[in-house]
Amino acid sequence: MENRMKTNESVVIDVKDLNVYYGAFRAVKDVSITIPQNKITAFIGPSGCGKSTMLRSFNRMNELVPSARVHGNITLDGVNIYDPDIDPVMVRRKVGMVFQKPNPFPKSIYENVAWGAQINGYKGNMDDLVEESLRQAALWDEVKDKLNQSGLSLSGGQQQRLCIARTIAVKPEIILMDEPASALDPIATLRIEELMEKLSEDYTIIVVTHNMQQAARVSHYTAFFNMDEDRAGYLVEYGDTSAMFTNPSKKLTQDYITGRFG
Ligand SMILES: Nc1ncnc2c1ncn2[C@@H]1O[C@H](COP(=O)(O)OP(=O)(O)OP(=O)(O)O)[C@@H](O)[C@H]1O
Repeated sequence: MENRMKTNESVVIDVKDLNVYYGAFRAVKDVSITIPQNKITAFIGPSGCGKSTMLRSFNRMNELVPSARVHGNITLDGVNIYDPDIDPVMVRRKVGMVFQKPNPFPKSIYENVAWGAQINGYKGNMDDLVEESLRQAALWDEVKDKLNQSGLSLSGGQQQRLCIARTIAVKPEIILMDEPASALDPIATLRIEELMEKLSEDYTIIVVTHNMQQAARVSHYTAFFNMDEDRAGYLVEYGDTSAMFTNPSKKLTQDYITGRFG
């Protein structure tokens, strides 16, 4: 597989020969990819081709699935995250995740943001951290007068930005987003996309999306995955988003992005 990351960019995640199994079923097949720092990389491809599985292997979330096995090598800043000496909790602190359906805790807005930092024994000023995280998540102005209200009282789009604030509050390096806007209306979706662009100044973002326009709008790089009859997902093409959307190097990519299958 040709690797088309630009040479002047630093690699933050380096994946080599990744295979992920659920029991005997192989969901991800021989994927090698490098993820650039402080960029947005979109994972696209038909349903079931292993995009979420890939994402979850970047913060060892697959380990929470009893049948899942991960083979291959994934380094984060040069460190093998599957090394037996590495604590998965530490990996998840560095690699945060935002899910498809906003999932705030049934607690106050303030507590939602403070939660992770509290668990990690954060010693700084919690009020400042909460404000800074909510500002970074473009939610502060909407909630600053009701921090004690339940996170569940917010709209879907606000809840998703609250989940992003919660993720940011533990100062990760990478934010994984699994279809973060698919449960939201077009306006809330645009706000999340604008926010992602802003966040990419400080964080590396990997986003799974089914929305081609969204991938084209927000991401700097796009990885297109597909699967054959064995249903094991493999990487077809990876490179600069605008190049891929205007001039894909494979016909399969062209067919997918123009909606001919998937
Ligand atoms: N916990 C699990 N146990 C067994 N099989 C699973 C599990 N999670 C996912 N799979 C299977 O692994 C394959 C890849 O699933 P995954 O959710 O990673 O794909 P995806 O590309 O993200 O799909 P979608 O776009 O529909 O979300 C599918 O065949 C799915 O059925």
